[in-house]
Amino acid sequence: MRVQPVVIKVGGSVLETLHSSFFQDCGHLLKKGFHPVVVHGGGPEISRLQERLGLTPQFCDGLRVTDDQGLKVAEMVLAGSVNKQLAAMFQTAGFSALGLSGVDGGLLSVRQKDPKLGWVGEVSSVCPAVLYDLIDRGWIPIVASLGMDSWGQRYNVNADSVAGAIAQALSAERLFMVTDVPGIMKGDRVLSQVTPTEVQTMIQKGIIQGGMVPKVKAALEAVETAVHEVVIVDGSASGCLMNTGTRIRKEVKTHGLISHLSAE
Ligand SMILES: Nc1ncnc2c1ncn2[C@@H]1O[C@H](COP(=O)(O)OP(=O)(O)O)[C@@H](O)[C@H]1O
Ligand SMILES: CC(=O)N[C@@H](CCC(=O)OP(=O)(O)O)C(=O)O
Repeated sequence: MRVQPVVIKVGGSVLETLHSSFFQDCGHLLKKGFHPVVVHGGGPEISRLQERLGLTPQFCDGLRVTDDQGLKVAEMVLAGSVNKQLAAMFQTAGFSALGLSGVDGGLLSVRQKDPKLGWVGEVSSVCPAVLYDLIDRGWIPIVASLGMDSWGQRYNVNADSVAGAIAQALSAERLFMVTDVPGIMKGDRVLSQVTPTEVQTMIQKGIIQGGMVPKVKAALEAVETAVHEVVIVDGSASGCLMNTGTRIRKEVKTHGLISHLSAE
């Protein structure tokens, strides 16, 4: 029987402070029959390199406006330094990890999201066979959030949306969003569980903003399909893949009442 894929998105915000227990947690998941597929970002590092090169990072609705030079920098950071850093960390922790980007093997087919954003893509389809081939051979795929259209143009893609699309394509049991906060915060309180309706309200009220918006939007899309739950966790905390953070699950309506789908 094939193992169950679990998608783990590692945000650029937490790369430098990732807790060493993160890798033990990945080991526990593997032992339980859940195979990690890692997707990573690297937003802060792209901005740092742009600034060192005299370029000014520019965002529109949380997405980086990406011209020719911006795309080169995004590729250098995402498919280069960050992807290799994470692959090396997994290898050092004793795993067989293989770094690739969404361009490689035709993993991510994308289209231009909006001409005013430049080379920013949105995922139109995922080729899961690339990931299944790696999983079946025991590799942990480490995926950089880049993609390509049918004419061979490469694009910079938001890593949260890539993680959501891959989790959907693999019908992953769970999608972890590993970031630099303990979950969705309301004031100084961490919400342990939220419904898609509550998430929409919090976006409208501005309680959820900035980098948390693409995360929850990707989460909502994922739980609407085959993904059982999305969990937002703090990667700098011990045991982050074990029972902490904010869970987002699909809600079901029963006689006018909304309750969480629970498969546990
Ligand atoms: N309600 C909220 N709860 C938690 N974090 C929030 C909320 N609203 C906005 N944020 C911001 O979202 C950030 C995480 O998104 P981002 O910086 O893009 O991280 P990553 O690089 O991990 O994708 C947090 O550091 C926080 O500043
Ligand atoms: C189009 C777009 O905005 N792409 C992102 C890709 C990296 C990313 O998503 O990194 P985080 O997960 O650290 O936010 C960017 O250029 O920052």
